[in-house]
Amino acid sequence: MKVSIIGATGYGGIELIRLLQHHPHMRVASVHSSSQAGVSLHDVYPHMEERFVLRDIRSDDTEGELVFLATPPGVSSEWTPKLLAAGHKVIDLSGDFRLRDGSVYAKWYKKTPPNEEVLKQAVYGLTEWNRERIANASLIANPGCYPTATLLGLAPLVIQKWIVPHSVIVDAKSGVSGAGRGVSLGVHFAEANENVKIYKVNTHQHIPEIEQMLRDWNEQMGPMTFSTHLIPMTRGIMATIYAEAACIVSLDRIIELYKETYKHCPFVRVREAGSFPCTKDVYGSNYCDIGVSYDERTNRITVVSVIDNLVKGAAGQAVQNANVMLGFEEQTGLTSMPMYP
Ligand SMILES: NC(=O)C1=CN([C@@H]2O[C@H](COP(=O)(O)OP(=O)(O)OC[C@H]3O[C@@H](n4cnc5c(N)ncnc54)[C@H](OP(=O)(O)O)[C@@H]3O)[C@@H](O)[C@H]2O)C=CC1
Ligand SMILES: CC(=O)N[C@@H](CCC(=O)OP(=O)(O)O)C(=O)O
Repeated sequence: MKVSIIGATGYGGIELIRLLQHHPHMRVASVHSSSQAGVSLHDVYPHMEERFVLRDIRSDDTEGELVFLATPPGVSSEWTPKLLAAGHKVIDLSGDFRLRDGSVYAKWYKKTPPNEEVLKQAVYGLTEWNRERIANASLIANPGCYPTATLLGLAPLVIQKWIVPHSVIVDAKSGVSGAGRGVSLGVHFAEANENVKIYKVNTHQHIPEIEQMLRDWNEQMGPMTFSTHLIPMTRGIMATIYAEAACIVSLDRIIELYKETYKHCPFVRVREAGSFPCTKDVYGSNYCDIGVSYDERTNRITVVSVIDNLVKGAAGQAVQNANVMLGFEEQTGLTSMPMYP
């Protein structure tokens, strides 16, 4: 199966190429750029093969039956209708099609929302929770990196109604590749190195995306507090989640619930009591590792969820969704172990 990548010069784009290199059923047939058509990707990234020559973005020149859009917000709302009309399937890595209500998108992304009819076709691609709809979709909205870690960490407790709906606090940290390749003051070496910064306090665009899914699982779920921090590392997200227990629980029961919930999810690994994952445990891989604790003194549950933002948080989950959408084994091309150390 031929696939195309639009936004191939970005971090999400080259991660897709890396992951698809050994995929037995998908081949990258064309790569597209809005600014460097005619240039070899090898000239942009010397570590890449020479065979990838960037083309313009045109719906009639994307060779792949499936097109991945790894572009900034606002771009895929323009291209997706044209690609769908030309008969392509689309997986969008940006936030354009994740929020069902266009006015919510306009508020949090400060951009014009996509066409309503096209938006209705989009299926939210948190693979573990939407396999059936993904299998029948033509347009997948690949989740954001923070929402992937947060939602996989919260799902069992929210669905079972084991936590007080308004008590959720998420404290999340990301490496700088989460901000993409574009240079900006915030990710400048001298600003990010040996520093930890909180950013987008109570205004992060992933807040409505997370709350939308939490309410789908349990309509009583209310707003949550969500804080994001930039950490001086390249890849990785850790979401530390706190919530008040709504019923009498024990740590053993909570871990049993997580293991049971994710027993058919090859990329979600649940730790035993007392063990917590760190970002290096998933580096370069499609895993989401989860550790849980329960504090009887405060009646609070703590969940720690880690992913590689460029893999499970972006390109890896996109390939996982493509596998489900195209009828391949979900793990195909994604089974490599994390890189350690
Ligand atoms: N980085 C991450 O960890 C994650 C990113 N995402 C989302 O995935 C998308 C891609 O992210 P990422 O790869 O990190 O970003 P990058 O900034 O690294 O790359 C984005 C690419 O988009 C292309 N682009 C820029 N403007 C336009 C335009 N107007 N029209 C068409 N293409 C354009 C650029 O390539 P060119 O100039 O060659 O066209 C650029 O290389 C974003 O929406 C991001 O929010 C989602 C989850 C995690
Ligand atoms: C470290 C860092 O800056 N991360 C980015 C993640 C962006 C992202 O994934 O944005 P979309 O919603 O468009 O997908 C952020 O926090 O905004």
